[in-house]
This record gives sequence, structure tokens and C-alpha cells, in this order.
Amino acid sequence: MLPVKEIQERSDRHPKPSDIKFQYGTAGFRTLGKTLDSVLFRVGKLDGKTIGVMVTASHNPEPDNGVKLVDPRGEMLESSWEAHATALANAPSSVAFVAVVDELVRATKIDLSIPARVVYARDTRPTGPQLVAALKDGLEAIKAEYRDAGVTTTPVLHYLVRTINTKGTKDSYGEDTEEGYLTKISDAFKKLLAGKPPPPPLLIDCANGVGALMAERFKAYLGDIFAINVVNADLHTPGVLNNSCGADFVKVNQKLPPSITLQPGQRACSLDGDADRLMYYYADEHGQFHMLDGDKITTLVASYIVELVKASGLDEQIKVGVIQTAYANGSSTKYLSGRLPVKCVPTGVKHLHHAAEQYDIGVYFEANGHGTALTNLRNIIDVINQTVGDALSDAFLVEAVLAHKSFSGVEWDSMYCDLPNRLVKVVVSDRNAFKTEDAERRLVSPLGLQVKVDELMRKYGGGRSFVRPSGTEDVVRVYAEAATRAEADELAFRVAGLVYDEAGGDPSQRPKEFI
Ligand SMILES: CC(=O)N[C@H]1[C@@H](OP(=O)(O)O)O[C@H](CO)[C@@H](O)[C@@H]1O
Ligand SMILES: [Mg+2]
Repeated sequence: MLPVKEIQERSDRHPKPSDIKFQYGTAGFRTLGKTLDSVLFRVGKLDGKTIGVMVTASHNPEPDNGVKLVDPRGEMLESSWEAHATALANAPSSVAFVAVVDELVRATKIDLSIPARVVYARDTRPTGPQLVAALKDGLEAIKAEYRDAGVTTTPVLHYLVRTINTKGTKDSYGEDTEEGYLTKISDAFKKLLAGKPPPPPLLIDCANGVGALMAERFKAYLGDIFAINVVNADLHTPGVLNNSCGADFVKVNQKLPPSITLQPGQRACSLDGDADRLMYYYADEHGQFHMLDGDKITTLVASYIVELVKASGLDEQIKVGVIQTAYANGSSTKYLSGRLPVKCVPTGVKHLHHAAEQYDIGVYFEANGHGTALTNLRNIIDVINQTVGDALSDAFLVEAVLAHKSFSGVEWDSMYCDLPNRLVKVVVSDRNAFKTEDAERRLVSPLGLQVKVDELMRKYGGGRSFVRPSGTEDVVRVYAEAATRAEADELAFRVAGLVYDEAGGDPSQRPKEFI
């Protein structure tokens, strides 16, 4: 029996704002932190097994917050559950909410005699404690068993969910503690590096977010085999989170955070606000900045794995594949396609991860640095978080591969040369009017718009552009790449102008850079 009265009474304390319709986007619910209280109260009611709830808005500005749900395997929520989560979040009243819970229990045959189990964590955002309190209230209303993992990274929470659910089984993934996580990854990294000269010290920009806590803790576990230098680790000053630093800043601006100076030849990396995203970069001999994004990481790691598999003579038995999204740089796709199967899927780690599982070894990184490799190779398997992209463990993997190949940033970067590209946001009145097919590479709606995009593309040799609605922000994104910087910009701004006009944008507000 559902404790209806209890749920209803407590739900009344967390009313849903009537003017908001919550959407489960590319990476969960995400919006201004202060509007999310009712969502947090409601999201815990999902399953009989241990699931995870991560309160974070990742690379978004500090006032935003959000919630990511982690399935019992420690992976991103199955899409079938997203509809349930959305229905729960949008029930207009506590009475309607109870009815949705009731319907969910019946439709998915949840056994109410087994208490729901939830482990939750939050990043360092100021709205985190209040949202966690709402979540706790919701969990108590349904008499769930819960564990508070405190302030930690998204990958640690994914790790905890997997270890809790596999505890004592043959699939045991490790100790269900932060120490277990740190030990597992650092031990495997040390084994991978055995016999190789230690990599040069690595500067890690933690975006003034929770990744700093974990990076600091790793130091003790890495001993003297690998030195890390943690910067942008201010967890106290208001407003600094993801501000002019972190993975998103580097990717979007294609430049160093102003707080960082690199010596010629030095390599460094940036995490995002919940440490599941990684951008690498280095300074060349003239001190010039070069970015090594998710596509470069895919290329480095996948090529290395292909070499290992070939060297072991197992290339007939072990299927290695790469998964990308439409945002992958065309040059990376070209380079990789000549060497192994490459598949394109819609944006969002949940799509990439599930596609990667179809291979014996599946490597995926979004261009913006979310990713991991799912593999059966011992040592590699342990250094990489198998549940979700994990910026710190990904960085260790990169360092290990570079050490094995005796590569510096220069050799890594020269595997292929990025096509100049531009990403533009277009604010429209209804982004849901934009619908896509072919892994988001083509528009099916608004009708006729794709034909016009195609016409523009044909004018640029090697040009490629596509339009899709964002799943995390209220905008439509336009991506373009072409042979030169100027052409990539021109194509992107032309397509952006087209989208703006087609969507009925106000001519007086039209951004001046749109052509
Ligand atoms: C172009 C781009 O960078 N899109 C990002 C962004 O998704 P959108 O659906 O494009 O808003 O946020 C996602 C979650 O963090 C991330 O997985 C994805 O790569
Ligand atoms: Mg993130």
C-alpha cells in the first residue's frame, strides 16, 4: 500500500510552480536552482533497487541547478523511465501527484513491500542543501531507505550506485566508498604506468567545483608516481563556479582560462562543475595554446586500444568501435573511420553509452569532453570508470596512453588537424517546433528548413552544418564546420539567421552577427 496521506501532506510542502513545465533533457532536469524544489521531492520515487540522484547543473552557471538520475547499474537513466520522471515532476497538485505515483507503481509492477533505495549526492552549488532537503522529505514520505553520499562528483555517485548494487555478487565492482573509488582507479593507473617514466606533472583546472575535492584526495593515492597540481579549487567564494574556467569555458572560447599560464610544452586539463567532463590542452614551443577536445581524446584512446588488440592477435575476436555525435569534428570522423567502425548517435551520454555497449570495447567522447571507454582489457577497465564519463579517471587514462606511446601534446595533436567550426545558439519562441532525424543531423520540422540549410552548405567546400533543439537550454543550436575559420563562421551565422527568421524571430531583436 502506498502511504497516500503521508505523500500528499509532504508533497503540499513542495508545491510545483504552476507556470513551469519541467522537461527531462539531455542530462536530466536542469533550470534555476530555486525553482526545482518540487522536482527533487518527487524524483526519488522510481524503483525498488538502489538508484542514484545527483543534484548538479554540471557546467551551468552557479544559480542553476538540476538533477541527474542514475539507474541501478550506475548508468544514466533508461529513456523509458524519463517519461515517468517527467510525469511525476509535472503533476499539478499533491493529489494528482499521488495518482501518478499510483499509476507508475501499477504500470511498472513495483513491489511496494520492498523499500525503495536511493543514494544521493550534490555538487557545491549554494542551492544544493535546500534541494537535498526536499529530496529527503520525498524519500521519507515513501519510507525509502537512503544514503547521503554528501558533496561529491557525479562519477563518484555513479560508482557508488554500481558498487552498492553489485556488492557480494560475482560482478562486484569494488568497495562502495569514496576510498574504494580512489583506490581502484589509482591502483590500476599505477599498474598501467609500470615500467614507464612518470608523466610530467599535470595541471588540473577544477572549475572551482567539486572535482577539486576529489583531485586533492587523489594526490595521496597516486604517491610519487604522478604529480597533479590542482588549480581553480575555490569552493567558498560566491559566483566563481564555472566562471571563466572549467571545461566548458575552454571548449566554447577555445582558449585558456585567464587564471592559467602554461610554460611552452606544458600540458593541462579542465574539468566541469561536477567532474564528468574533460578538456585537455597544451602550449607549443612558442607558448601558443592548442585544445585537445573529446574528439582528440577518442582518437588517442581508440587508436591505442586498436594497436593493443592487434598486437595481441585478437582483432578477429574483439570488436572495437567508436561512438560519436553530430558535433564530432569531421576530421576526427574521417581519421577514425579509416581504422575502425564509427557510429553516430543523438547528443547525450545516455545514447553514446548504450551504443558503446554493443562492442567488446566501445570508446565514446562527445566533442565537449564527456566520455569513457567500455572495455574488457584488464587494468584499463579499472582505471576507467565503466559507469559514466569521469574526468579524473579519463585524465589518468590519457596520461597512461601518452606514456606508452611516448607522445607529448604535439604528437597527440598531430594525429589529425581539426576543421574550423562554430557553434551558435539561437533563441526561438518554441524550440520544440524543431524536430530531427538521422542522429540529429537533419531537420524534419519546421518543414522545408532542411532544404534551405542544404542549399547553404553546398556553397562551402567541405562545409557541414546541422540544426537541433538543445535538451538542456531553451535554445536551438546551430553547428557548422568548413575548410577555413571565416567560412565556418559565415556558414554558422547564415544558418542561424535562417533558423531565426523561420522561427518567427522579432526582426528588431535579430542578433547582428546573423547573416
Ligand atoms: C552541443 C553540446 O555541447 N551539447 C551538450 C549539452 O546538450 P544540449 O542538448 O545540446 O543542450 O549538454 C549535455 C549535457 O551536459 C551534453 O551532453 C551535450 O554534449
Ligand atoms: Mg558535467
